[in-house]
Amino acid sequence: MIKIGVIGCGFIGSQICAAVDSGVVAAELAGIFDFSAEKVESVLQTLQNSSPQKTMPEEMAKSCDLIIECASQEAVLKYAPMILEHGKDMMVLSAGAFQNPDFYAKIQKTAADHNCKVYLPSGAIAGTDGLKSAAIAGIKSVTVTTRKPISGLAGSPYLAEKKINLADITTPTLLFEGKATDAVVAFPKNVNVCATISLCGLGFEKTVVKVIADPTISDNIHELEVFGDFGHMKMTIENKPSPINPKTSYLAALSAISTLKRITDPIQIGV
Ligand SMILES: NC(=O)C1=CN([C@@H]2O[C@H](COP(=O)(O)OP(=O)(O)OC[C@H]3O[C@@H](n4cnc5c(N)ncnc54)[C@H](O)[C@@H]3O)[C@@H](O)[C@H]2O)C=CC1
Ligand SMILES: O=C([O-])CC(=O)C(=O)O
Repeated sequence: MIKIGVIGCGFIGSQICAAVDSGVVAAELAGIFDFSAEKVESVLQTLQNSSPQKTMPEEMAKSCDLIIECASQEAVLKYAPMILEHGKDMMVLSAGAFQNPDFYAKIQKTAADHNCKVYLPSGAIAGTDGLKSAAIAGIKSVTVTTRKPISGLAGSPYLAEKKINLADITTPTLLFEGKATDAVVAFPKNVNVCATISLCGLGFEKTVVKVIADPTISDNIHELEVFGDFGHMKMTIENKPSPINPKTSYLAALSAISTLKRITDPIQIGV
């Protein structure tokens, strides 16, 4: 059984730990870490069958086979190179960290040099399967439109920079339209989906992102539109937000668990 370590004990981390603990995924939960000791304790209290070590990522990189980042883009920048240098596989949820081409190239090289893998779940969006296939023949345009309730956008750096007060927004309002490169910096906890879509398709510089604050909805809605030699793809997903972190959709945690199942299952389905 593979030994997994989890960095980040918030919504996604706690769901992953619960899935491993309950046997949904055939793996051993060997280590957990969060810079909030309280978050670590709250996850530990929910576990019935697992006794992971409370451990720093540097220790996890020695004792675990696969380390899952579900913390923040900063955590990816800080820990991913070190983990891969230990020859250990990683799963990354905060995919926006890869918008820096030098960092992405470094991760690709380190993983290749140490014969290990970096898994990016599809997260809170659907359509990565079709997009990856379409990209083989050539894609002309990719647009991701993210529409979130006001509570899901609070605290984004872009709002402070542009002096936007979310309390003033009473109708659906386009806050941002631009490149994925800039979107993941402006909304680091909201549009990791567009980072994943960029990596599947046209890249960060050519993927267009729109972020809409919508006080009339309660779901996190992502729309993906792709034109290419394959034809035209349009996908809309209406995600239930996590009850403990409204920025994050429930599907994001499920996609991490599903990716873990794919890694551990002998039969592989889908692209
Ligand atoms: N790829 C995708 O489609 C999606 C990605 N995400 C991203 O996944 C990550 C996790 O999401 P949630 O569990 O909802 O977040 P959360 O806010 O509920 O939990 C994150 C946890 O990580 C901890 N943390 C943050 N930075 C850390 C660091 N440098 N070292 C150690 N601990 C750290 C925090 O204390 C917190 O307990 C976030 O970056 C989020 O933006 C979320 C939804 C979709
Ligand atoms: O969970 C979502 O709906 C999307 C999200 O926060 C992200 O991509 O970072």
